[in-house]
Amino acid sequence: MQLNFYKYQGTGNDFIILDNRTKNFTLTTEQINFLCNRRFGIGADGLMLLNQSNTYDFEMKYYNADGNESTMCGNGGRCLVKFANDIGLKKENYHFIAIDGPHEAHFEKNGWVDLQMKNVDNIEHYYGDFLLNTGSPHYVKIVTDIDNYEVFKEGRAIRFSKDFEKEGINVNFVEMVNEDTITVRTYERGVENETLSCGTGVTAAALVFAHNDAGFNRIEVNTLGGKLAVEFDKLGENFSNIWLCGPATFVFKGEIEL
Ligand SMILES: N[C@@H](CCC[C@H](N)C(=O)O)C(=O)O
Repeated sequence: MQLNFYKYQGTGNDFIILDNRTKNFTLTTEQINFLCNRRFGIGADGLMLLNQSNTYDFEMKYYNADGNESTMCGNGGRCLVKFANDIGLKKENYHFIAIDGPHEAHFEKNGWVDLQMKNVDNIEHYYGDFLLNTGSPHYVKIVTDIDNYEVFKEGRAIRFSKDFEKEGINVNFVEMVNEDTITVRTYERGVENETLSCGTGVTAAALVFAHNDAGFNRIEVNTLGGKLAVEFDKLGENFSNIWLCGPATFVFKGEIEL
């Protein structure tokens, strides 16, 4: 079977996208894992289907590079909005449905895609670190000298530790640059490696670094793949109106034999 695909990236978090509005792709775990393989396939951190929806502009279905369907992907959602726009689905405000519920998105004047993330009402404290769900489950650990931090080794140890081994977790290491800026590096579940950026992870880290007890926050975030920003309102432990903002870029398209 010949498969037409598109490749997009958001701050270096890269994705294969398939336009599934008229077709009905039923790819196996092995096929998705092959497509995402950087040596034998196309290469990507994940694969997304843009599906038809009767009630939303489209439906987002997300698979990790290991071939398994997973929970929400923030950078993926932003790339899928850019893809929808590129294939002619033009909207001022996009509304799409994903595994964690409905999402809104729009383009900024500079081309950045801003994606609304689900509300968060609980940050759990875990042996001095933090656990929260921003559409996907995240572990946040504050570190120093992040450039030299052993993200793969330490992230993998936490991800496969007793409490998280079964469901898996994404592990984010965060260093504060100043009151409004943090640097984040993430070990991603399902890729089982450090990626250049993780949108739901960056969002989780920004919420942990909120600096107002009540009110609007904007946190700038450095990742290995570029800059993102997270905006949100905080009221006690409740975070709402959360927006993940950043670039989303078409890389190439092609066809591959399956
Ligand atoms: N890269 C993502 C997160 C993708 C899902 C994650 N690997 C998981 O399984 O939880 C993002 O940008 O949010």
